[in-house]
Amino acid sequence: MLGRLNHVALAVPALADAVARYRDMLGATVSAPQALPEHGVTVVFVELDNTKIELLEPLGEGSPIAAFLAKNPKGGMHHVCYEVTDIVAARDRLVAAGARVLGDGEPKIGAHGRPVVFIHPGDMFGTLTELEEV
Ligand SMILES: CC[C@@H](C(=O)O)C(=O)SCCNC(=O)CCNC(=O)[C@H](O)C(C)(C)COP(=O)(O)OP(=O)(O)OC[C@H]1O[C@@H](n2cnc3c(N)ncnc32)[C@H](O)[C@@H]1OP(=O)(O)O
Ligand SMILES: [Co+2]
Repeated sequence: MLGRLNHVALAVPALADAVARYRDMLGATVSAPQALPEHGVTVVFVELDNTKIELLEPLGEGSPIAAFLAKNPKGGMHHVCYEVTDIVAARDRLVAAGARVLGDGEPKIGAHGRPVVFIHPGDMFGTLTELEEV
């Protein structure tokens, strides 16, 4: 059921500062910022050979990462994202096992234009876990 690690997401208080650090200090290739109001974040992707780092900044009122940053004002590791070939089947297996799928439980289009769901960290041993259908 699980494929590649699609990305590891880091919530940051100021995206521009984080982009400068990764691009200028580490020479990384960083995508242009994408404002995603439906997700309440602005994101960039740091391209690595074997996966991506997603840098997240809150966007708008009620951003789902606002509380996280309030608790972790310097930022921190926010979630991991695994690739799956059938997101509905994966979701249904997790729900059948009692895991909470966040939001209304239906896949939403994520930053890569593909369907994603999030599993509550409390049901994934403390790590907020995103699945992306590829
Ligand atoms: C860019 C688009 C997309 C992509 O394509 O990649 C994205 O990645 S969008 C990323 C932003 N969107 C989301 O994170 C959506 C899912 N997240 C949520 O719904 C919420 O963040 C949450 C997980 C329900 C937490 O919301 P919060 O307001 O913090 O609620 P609580 O305070 O009640 O937290 C409950 C519980 O969970 C702990 N927590 C919160 N965030 C995390 C986290 N990132 N990792 C681990 N644990 C987390 C929080 O500390 C609480 O713990 P307890 O106090 O022990 O209950
Ligand atoms: Co993500």
